[in-house]
Amino acid sequence: MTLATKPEFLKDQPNLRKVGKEVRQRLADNPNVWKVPTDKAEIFAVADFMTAEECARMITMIDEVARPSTVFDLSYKDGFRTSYSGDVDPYHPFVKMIDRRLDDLMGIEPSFGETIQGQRYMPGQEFKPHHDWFHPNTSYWEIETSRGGQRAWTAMVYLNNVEEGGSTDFTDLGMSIEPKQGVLLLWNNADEGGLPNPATIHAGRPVVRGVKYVITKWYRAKKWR
Ligand SMILES: O=C(O)CCC(=O)C(=O)O
Ligand SMILES: [Fe+2]
Repeated sequence: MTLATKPEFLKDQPNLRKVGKEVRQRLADNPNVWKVPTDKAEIFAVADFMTAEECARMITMIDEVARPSTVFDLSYKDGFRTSYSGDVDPYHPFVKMIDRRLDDLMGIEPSFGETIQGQRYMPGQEFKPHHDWFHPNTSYWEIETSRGGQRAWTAMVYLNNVEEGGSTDFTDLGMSIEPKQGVLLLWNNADEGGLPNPATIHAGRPVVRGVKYVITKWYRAKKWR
């Protein structure tokens, strides 16, 4: 049995299929959305999603909340995700504006969206190859899938240009995306049939020179809050 057909994945399959279809149609109608040419995963980009001023403002907010990042099953010292991260205040009017802009572009029910997370990578820091979807038989599976279900879409905005390094690499697809200020990157973590898509495996490569800031918002298969 391949990873993507685990029985635990069947529960959210209809929800993932539905959210996938809704967002796919919404994005197809938007001339500002560019589809990355691959048929193994649904990945999209939008230039100038945030202005330089908005990016700078968000960076300041990230610096205020950033702590060593964790991944659900791992702690910072495992070296899997060595960036610093934190949730920016979801009630701040500026954050709410960006949140709404994302929800509107995606056409997803706002209650499906997690809180926006900010992330900062200093030289040498990285996020090793991973899937954003939840894996069964982990310490977090029960709790996370009982509130909101599986992760459906990922939305990530690059807040600055990085001098060297820090690309987002889709390692199975042989694709490397350089950070560019204001660019929104979106991908469906599931396939069209509603199963987690192994081909979405990706990494935040180590920053070599400069600093890298991003915000990430994950959307679930159903209501998260
Ligand atoms: O920083 C990146 O380029 C990737 C970040 C990422 O994969 C995540 O936050 O889930
Ligand atoms: Fe990720």
